Amino acid sequence: MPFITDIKTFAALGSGVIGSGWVARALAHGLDVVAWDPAPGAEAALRKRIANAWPALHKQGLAPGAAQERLTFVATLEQCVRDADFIQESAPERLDLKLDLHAKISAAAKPNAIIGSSTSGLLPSEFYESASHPERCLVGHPFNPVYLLPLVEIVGGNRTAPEAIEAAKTIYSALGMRPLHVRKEVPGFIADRLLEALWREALHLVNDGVASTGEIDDAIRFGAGLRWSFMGTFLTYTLAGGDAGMRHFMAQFGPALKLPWTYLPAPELTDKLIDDVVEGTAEQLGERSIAALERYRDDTLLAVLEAVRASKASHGMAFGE
Ligand SMILES: NC(=O)C1=CN([C@@H]2O[C@H](COP(=O)(O)OP(=O)(O)OC[C@H]3O[C@@H](n4cnc5c(N)ncnc54)[C@H](O)[C@@H]3O)[C@@H](O)[C@H]2O)C=CC1
Ligand SMILES: C[N+](C)(C)CC(=O)CC(=O)[O-]
Repeated sequence: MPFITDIKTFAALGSGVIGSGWVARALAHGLDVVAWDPAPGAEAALRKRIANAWPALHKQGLAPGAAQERLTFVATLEQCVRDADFIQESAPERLDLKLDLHAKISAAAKPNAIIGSSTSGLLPSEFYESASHPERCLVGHPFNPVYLLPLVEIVGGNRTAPEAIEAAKTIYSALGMRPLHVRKEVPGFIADRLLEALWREALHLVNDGVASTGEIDDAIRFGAGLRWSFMGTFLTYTLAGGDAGMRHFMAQFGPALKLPWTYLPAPELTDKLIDDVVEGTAEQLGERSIAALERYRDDTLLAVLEAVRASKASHGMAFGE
């Protein structure tokens, strides 16, 4: 039986930060969405998050028929998945919880519906161990805000069918995303390995009293962060080598890799470090609410995405290149 790739009904399990982002993306693409989350008050919180995201989605362009009213919130996991053409799980990042949850989801779902997990770095071979029809089970790791950022890392486990990876690429692309198949199943996949290295060093800088959280964020957003939106580290450093390119760059800056610039182990999360980070970021937030900052982030992201799209087009490149 072929995997379902023509999606009409999208099931979302877990409707926190990431689950609600998936719901918003699926609704904006004109799908019917069924959601379930066991927390009290989850439905109201989900609808509030979607309403906060909707102006940005509206600016970006809604698919015909897209409407917040096409979300149904149900009372059980089984009701959520039984008629779904595609399922995305975004429950808390705990192996025991995901193992149990995926055994139940896969038993209740159509056997040929692809099941994706939003996990940031757990291994699919482990948390899909008790799943029914594990050949359709995989990771679809998104980035926050899920309704605007295109990247989704697709990771298969040791029993995932190659056809399921292809089906997931089709489904996520139809949702306006840029799938990246992570060919080896490794913890943290590709992007979170990179993000974690940056995050670890940022925490060390705070811990060592080198810089405040705001100063570290400035070091990112006025420098490398701007170029990262359209050019990755490898190509950027090729240009940094001048006309001689990457070989010259490696010769010039390679030795610095051996200097003690960075720490490999993470710092101890002492109460003082946690307080410093929380107080530093509270100062950065100022009087603004999280929802207001999300709308600022969304508008700015839309502007960046549009600028990148237009610039690429003027150089004869597609957005996904
Ligand atoms: N927050 C982030 O930046 C990102 C998180 N992720 C991944 O997404 C997943 C969800 O993370 P968040 O949305 O950040 O967490 P969250 O804490 O915002 O939301 C988790 C939701 O799951 C619900 N939940 C609790 N038990 C459940 C169960 N048994 N079944 C279904 N739902 C249940 C909770 O009530 C809550 O609403 C995790 O696997 C995480 O690693 C992926 C990309 C980015
Ligand atoms: C912090 N995090 C590991 C949950 C981050 C992600 O998984 C991706 C993101 O959105 O930065």
